[in-house]
Formats: sequence, structure tokens, C-alpha cells
Amino acid sequence: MATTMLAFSPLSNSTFSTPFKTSKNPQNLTPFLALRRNPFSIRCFQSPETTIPTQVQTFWGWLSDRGIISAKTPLKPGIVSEGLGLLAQKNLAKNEVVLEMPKKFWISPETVSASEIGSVCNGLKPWVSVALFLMREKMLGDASSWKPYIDILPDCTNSTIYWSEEELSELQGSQLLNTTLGVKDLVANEFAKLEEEVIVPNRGLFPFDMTLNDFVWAFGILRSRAFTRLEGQSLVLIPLADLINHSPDITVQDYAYEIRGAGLFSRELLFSLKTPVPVKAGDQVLIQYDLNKSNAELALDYGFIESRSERNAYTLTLEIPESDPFFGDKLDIAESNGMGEVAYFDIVLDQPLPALMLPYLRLLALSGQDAFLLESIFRNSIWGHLELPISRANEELICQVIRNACTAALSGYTTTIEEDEKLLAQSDLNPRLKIAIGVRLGEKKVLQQIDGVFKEREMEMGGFEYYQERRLKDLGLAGAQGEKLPWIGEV
Ligand SMILES: C[S@@+](CC[C@H](N)C(=O)[O-])C[C@H]1O[C@@H](n2cnc3c(N)ncnc32)[C@H](O)[C@@H]1O
Repeated sequence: MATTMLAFSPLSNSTFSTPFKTSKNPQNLTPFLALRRNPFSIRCFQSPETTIPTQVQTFWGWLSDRGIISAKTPLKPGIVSEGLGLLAQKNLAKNEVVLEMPKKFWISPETVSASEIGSVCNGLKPWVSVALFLMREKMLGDASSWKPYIDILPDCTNSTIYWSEEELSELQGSQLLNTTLGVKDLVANEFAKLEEEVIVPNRGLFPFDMTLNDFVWAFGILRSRAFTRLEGQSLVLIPLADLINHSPDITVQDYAYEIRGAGLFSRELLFSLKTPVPVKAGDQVLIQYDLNKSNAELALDYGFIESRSERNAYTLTLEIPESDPFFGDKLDIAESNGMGEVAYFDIVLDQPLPALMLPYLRLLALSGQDAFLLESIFRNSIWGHLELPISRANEELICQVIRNACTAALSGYTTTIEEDEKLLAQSDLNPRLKIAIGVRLGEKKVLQQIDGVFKEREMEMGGFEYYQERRLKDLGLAGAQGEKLPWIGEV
């Protein structure tokens, strides 16, 4: 195997966020996005205040005028430690419906198509068109019919896309840093295209100074609050419902929301939100955003992380190098088994390696005397063989490559696990710094775990049964201990 690549993986299978995929890892820290902010400062909603801000009151009045809420509505917005949130107005039972929002109050790509800018948004990616719509509505100010909603949206969250260069430097060496820079790059590219193809040629519709910062704001809003797993919808903002915060204590898999018909004789669609757990009057209604997201994904999408160990993950990217003399055969075998030239493996702290990782690695490492297994007569049975050790040379190479990659990745961080643990024990840590330390610590622990797994394999290698021994045994030509009988040649 000439090279085995370890890199970050673009992950985003969000619930309450976006269908964006990131691509490559920028190599440096230079932010192309100058967000003017003091290090570790956050404007986002801070500790609870008792009075409801005027914008929230106006928003509530706006919803009430449109008949969306009434005296019977079992929740209302309030200031909580996560910013704004939804507070129960009465005791709520598990699975009780707390909000129903008709489709005409959603902001989706359809809303954009039907709007004044619809004709110039044809062909835009759904998220780009909604981001452009949001930016424009914000700039329209009083002239926007969405103003009461736009006014309650935060200027930023603690998502890493909003971090300053100094804040990002705390993530040095981490996959999250690469992913964040990749996402920012992607957003900047989309904005440049949008500016050239839509904004500038249609100045009549966009008579404002629209900057990359504005687009990043809109992107962050979508990433943190658009619902993406709704039937028939790519992404959709649901005012009021998007004030729901996340609770790490809610671990039910079922989604707390759905789209359903408004009634037997109505063709209207409703977004319906339920509380997944019972809530006492006055307490916050919360949901689980996504049980499958890693801390890095939570940090990127929403700007928070959790302490549960399974949120710590590291994505190994493995690739069949084109320079491999057996590239074609290996690719064919990978593809016949549902994989490809590149494979991403999410390794989770305290959990076993993904089942397909060792077979894929053995395939990548196949060479020399083992290469006969790549011949077409083995095509139907090869994957079964790869599920078990092939040869000592093959297994040694895998261990060596992975352990070297772990050492290289670990050397990229500027702090050790012990230093991070000490830092995290401090009280009053800035939330962004806490996220940075938590994520880099988690990544390092996973890397250490991977290294440990392959170190153990190296030590156990002498006791493994390899392909040739299995084959001899199958043919009844090996002794009880797998030793080759003296008169046996190659099989
Ligand atoms: C869908 S919005 C929820 C409403 C939001 N709190 C607000 O003030 O507009 C998601 C954002 O809320 C905040 N949030 C939600 N749950 C949180 C949690 N458990 N811890 C910290 N922040 C949270 C994060 O800023 C996240 O990006």
C-alpha cells in the first residue's frame, strides 16, 4: 500500500440542521472571513433575564394576530440559559402536541420561489436560496413581512463558523478545525457565485450591500435551526418551533416533530411539535436534536457539545491510491462490497472499530505474496477472506500504517490529554474555549484508543490464524495446531 490517507471527513447528516457537505481541508488558519469580535466574546443570549425582550413580545403579538397562538397555546418563548427557549404554560404529558404551525408560516425553498425574488432563484441550491431570502428580509427591515421573526434571530451562536482566528487556534490539529475551515470555504465560494450570478445582475431586487458576513450569518441560522428531516422538504425554518432547545438527557430516538395534514377536509399541511418527555408548568420544553452527531458536529452546527463519551469521534479516511499496481482490482472488490475508492470510518470513543474497517484495510494492504487473492477466481469469496487476517505481512502493514497515522495526527495538537483535562476542570471557562478543549480532548482520546487497538494487534499477531493456515485446515491438510504437514506445497 503506497499511501493510506487519514483526513477529516465531511459529515453532516443533521436532524435539525442542513444537508451541506464539506469538501477539503484548507491547510492554514487564515480566515477569509474577518468576523470582528473580541476573543471568546459572544453576543448570543446569556444568562437568564426575567423580562422578555421587546422583539420577543412583538414576535408573540405577530403570531397571535395570525391566529397561530392563542390563550390555549401550552408554551411561550422565554429567556433561558441557551438563549431563547420554549417554556411550558401548564403541565405537559409525554408526546403532547405543543405547537402546530401551518405551512404558510414556514420559510422553505418554496417560500422563496413564490416570493419577489423567486424568478431569480431558479436553479439555486435549496439552502442557498433560503439563505439569500433570509439575508434580504433582514436588510429590508421594516419593509419585510417577516421582520418580527427576523428580529428574534440571534446574530451568531457558538458554532465554530463564527469563531475568530484566535478562538479557532484553540482547535489546532483537530478535525473540527479542518471541517470548519472547509465549511467556511464552501460558504465563501457559494457567496461569490451568488453575488456574481444573482445579486449583482439584479440590483433592483437587492439594492443593499450584501457581504460574505451576512451570508455566513444566514448560513449559521439555517445550520442551527432549519429542520431537514421532514417529509418532502429539503430544509425548512419554522418560526417559534425553532426556539426549541436541545437536552442531552432526552435520549429517545423518535423525532418530536412531523408534518401532517391539517384535517380530513383540508389540504393544508401543519408542522407539529410534541414534547418527548413530560414537562412541568414553567419548565422548558426540550428535544434531542440528534443522537448520532459527534461533538465536532454539534459544535459546528449548534455551538455546544456534550459530555457523553460516545459523542467523541474521529473519522478515518482511507483511500485506495491510484498508484497502487492493483488499483483496478481493489476498486472492483471494494465496489462489489458496497464501498468505494475512498471510505470514511467514524471511530467512536469506547466503542469497537466499525465492522468494515479491518476488511477494507486488509484489501488496501494486499500485495506481494497475498496478491493472488485479487485474481478474478476469488472475486466472490474475497470479502469473506478479508474479514479474517490474511497474512502476517498484511496485518503488520495495517498496524504500522494506522499507528503511524495516529502518531502523526496526535502530534498536530498543541496540548496533551492531561493538559486538556486540567484545563477543563477550571471553572468559569468561556463557552467557546470549553467547546475547543472538549472537542480536541475527545479526538485525542479516540486517536489514542485507535493506536491502542492496533498496538494490541501487533502484540497478538503471532497467535493469529492466517489465510494459508485456514485454507490448509479446510482441505484437511494441516495439523491440529494449524502446522503445515511437511509434504504440502503451495495450495
Ligand atoms: C434551534 S435554536 C434554539 C433557539 C435558540 N436558543 C435561540 O435563542 O434562538 C438552536 C440554538 O440554540 C442554542 N442551544 C440549543 N440547545 C442548547 C444546549 N443544550 N446548550 C447550549 N446551547 C443550546 C444553540 O445556540 C443552538 O445553535
